[in-house]
Amino acid sequence: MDLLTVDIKHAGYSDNTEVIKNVTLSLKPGELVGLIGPNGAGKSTTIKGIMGLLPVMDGKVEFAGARKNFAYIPEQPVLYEGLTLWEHLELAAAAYEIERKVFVPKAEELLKLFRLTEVKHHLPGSFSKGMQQKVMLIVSFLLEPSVFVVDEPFVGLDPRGTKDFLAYLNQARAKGAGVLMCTHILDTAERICSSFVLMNAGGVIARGDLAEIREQCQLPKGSLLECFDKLLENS
Ligand SMILES: Nc1ncnc2c1ncn2[C@@H]1O[C@H](COP(=O)(O)OP(=O)(O)OP(=O)(O)O)[C@@H](O)[C@H]1O
Repeated sequence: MDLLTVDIKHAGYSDNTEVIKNVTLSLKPGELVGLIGPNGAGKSTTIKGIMGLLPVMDGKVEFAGARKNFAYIPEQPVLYEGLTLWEHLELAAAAYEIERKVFVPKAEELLKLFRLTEVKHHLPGSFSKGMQQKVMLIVSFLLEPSVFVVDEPFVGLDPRGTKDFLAYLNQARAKGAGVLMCTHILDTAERICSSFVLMNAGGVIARGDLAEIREQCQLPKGSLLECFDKLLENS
């Protein structure tokens, strides 16, 4: 069973410009699919299409189960100015009807994991970018979605934050969640993703696990970066 199936025929921001075309992908429980490609390839546009945020969209996006089973973690944190970190978590719990006796211990555990317990009553507006990103991660983990859509998580996080984030994400995958992740950090992507969708100029130019990608570009021992370079040269 697929948690998410995407079949975008074409989509964009206005009627006369087509930004992405023929983008298909699917996500199964436990999978971590890396959406990769150079600047301007159409990765964020694809993510916006999946979330129903594009003005022009011809295609289909299907989530298994309820809509609330899906968490989007944007690259730029989106926070409410007047709310403390703890109030952000309370708001998420209320919006998603998480019982208090489930919410409180889970929120405390996540704050501890991401080392934000001491600042839980502070306003996230005063936090560093990485700390703000951690607030977004905590909110999404709190919701226990079956699909995570994550946009470039590695740029703001410090190495320990990255490690903790990936460990927690793997726990969620072990419980059956699927992850679609957009990133430019290809050595990390190579290590953690179960498969890849490589985009260029608005379309998909290669897909599969590393072995399949290597076969497609005929670099049997190539790194993801080397394969990516060769596929881009030939596309
Ligand atoms: N809001 C917008 N309105 C019009 N065109 C846009 C908008 N956002 C992006 N585009 C265009 O869509 C194309 C794809 O951009 P997109 O942001 O999807 O690329 P990306 O692969 O996510 O790139 P990056 O790695 O730089 O984030 C680009 O040509 C860009 O100029």
